[in-house]
Amino acid sequence: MFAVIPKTPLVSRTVHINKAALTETLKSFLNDKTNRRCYHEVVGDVLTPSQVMGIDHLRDPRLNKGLAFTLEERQALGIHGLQPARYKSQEEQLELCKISIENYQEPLNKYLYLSELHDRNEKLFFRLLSENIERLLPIVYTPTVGLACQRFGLIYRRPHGLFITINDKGHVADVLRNWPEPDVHAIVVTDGERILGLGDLGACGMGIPIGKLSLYTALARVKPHHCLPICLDVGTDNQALLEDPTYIGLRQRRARGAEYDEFLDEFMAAVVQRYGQDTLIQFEDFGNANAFRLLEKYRNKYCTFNDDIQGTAAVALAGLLASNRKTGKKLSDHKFMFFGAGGAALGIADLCVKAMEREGLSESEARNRIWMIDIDGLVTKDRTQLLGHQGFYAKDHAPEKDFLKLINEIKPSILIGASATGGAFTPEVLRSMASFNERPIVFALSNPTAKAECTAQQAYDHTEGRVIFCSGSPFPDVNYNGKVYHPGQGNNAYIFPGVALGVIVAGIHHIIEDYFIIAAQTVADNVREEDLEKGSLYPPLGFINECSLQISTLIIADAYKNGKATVYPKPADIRKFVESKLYSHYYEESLPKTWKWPDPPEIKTKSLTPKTKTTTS
Ligand SMILES: O=C([O-])CC(=O)C(=O)O
Ligand SMILES: [Mg+2]
Repeated sequence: MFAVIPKTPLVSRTVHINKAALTETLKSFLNDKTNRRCYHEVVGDVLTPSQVMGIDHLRDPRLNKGLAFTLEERQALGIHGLQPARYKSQEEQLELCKISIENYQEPLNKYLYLSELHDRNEKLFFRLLSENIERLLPIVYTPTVGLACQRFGLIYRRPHGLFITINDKGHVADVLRNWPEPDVHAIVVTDGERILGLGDLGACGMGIPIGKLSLYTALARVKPHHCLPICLDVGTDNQALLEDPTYIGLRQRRARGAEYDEFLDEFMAAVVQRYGQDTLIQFEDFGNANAFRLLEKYRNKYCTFNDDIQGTAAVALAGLLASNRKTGKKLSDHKFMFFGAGGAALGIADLCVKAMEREGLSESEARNRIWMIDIDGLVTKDRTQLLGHQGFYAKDHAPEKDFLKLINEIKPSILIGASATGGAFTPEVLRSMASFNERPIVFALSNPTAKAECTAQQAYDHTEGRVIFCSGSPFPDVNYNGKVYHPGQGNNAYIFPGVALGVIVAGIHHIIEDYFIIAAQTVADNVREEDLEKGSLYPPLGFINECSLQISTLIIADAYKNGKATVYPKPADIRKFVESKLYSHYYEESLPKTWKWPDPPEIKTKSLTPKTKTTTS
């Protein structure tokens, strides 16, 4: 709810304050434990705003409201005079932000403007972001966040998270203790080895956990101080970065093997030691080999998931479920081909298998419907090295590297790109898909935009406009044969904020695959006929907040049903319970509700009666 800001005159009026009495009032208010507790709840914060006085109040992004401090607040907080006289509501400030951001042409400059706003005024930043998701998501997130990571050494300003390096091995817990927030519930961690489709960016990958956690708050209203971005700096194998004077990470090659594993083990244990065993740890943009291994190793021991494997899988499944409404088919009626056989592809394949099993296929029947191609060609049984679950999808087939030939031979109805190879879906590949499918389904999921396997326009152009398409990064509207299409963004941002919210609120210890199916089905259920009509398999980005609430509510209901929730008593109305835990990006009153001006001091007036002169004569 919007906090009611007391109406105060815009022009300052002189208020006489008895400083000693004011301090006394505040002190006695804060000393009263009941008040303190109730005020903590009102603010939903670990800070008590009225304890931070003077310029520090303006310098703290969590407390700063810009010119929205009332005269009373300015006086009482000791910031009167530190700001111009004008009072500006949050709405007026938002308008100004929108004008300011449009003044920048370059997306990276817009990113820097928003990052600076985040540093200065947290509530304004999150309200701006939440209310303008369509416009601003491409700036704080894919694709601009990729550019920000590539330039991270140049644009780094202030701490937004923790860098823990391999040299901290043995005292990771000490480094974790330096994070000022005592109440963290969610961590997004990367080791920077596979940042989007951009490869090894080492410590510059920190932009990703920061961006993902901004979406926890903007898209699922998780409280910002419950979130902690972490970069595990284990070195980089990116030679250009090692030689780049602006690089901000450890200048050494990546630690691997036992040294790496021990470091990761120590990190996981240190998180639990400081923040408890139900702290959610989201793995993001790890290299394929580590991503799978670590997920298997930790998923039943910690509260963790891998967004690139499981989040991406769920969003792709959501798109496929929605596409069934266009084709009239079931998932199990399809033949799938994956271009790319890494984490994202295998995650999607595994989840599709689960979904097909629910439609009645056996596991092996479902797996047989899925073909995979990677840099070495078709994934076949005779390969000596198979990564993660690749073995499930390996086929009895002669080695074959020719993508187009394989398409023509296998004739898939669904083609999914998760290869980080921009342009891999050539006009020939797309034309071929359209030659044996009435409605070819093509997902170009690699990020950022330049890594997408084809553009939205190409997908329509080379399939006579019959394609059912989505991409991981946003594309502009498509114009085909006089009709305008608005293809949707099959990005895990539809999934991970809602899953995280549910897990955090119910205190779930282990994140099971079912939650991702719930999330996928929920997103698909929110796709409206008009979205499908416009060529989108997803609800508008502006609906993600509602999707997140629904996803979290359904996950929590499932967790209570299956004994996985640890927060008791079970709430009567789960959705209301979730809503009661959400962050508010509206300004709150900065003074305690019961605060009132102290009574003016008693002034002993001097007698105006002139003293009678005594004349001595
Ligand atoms: O960040 C995104 O846009 C989606 C994602 O997880 C990735 O591409 O690694
Ligand atoms: Mg990712």
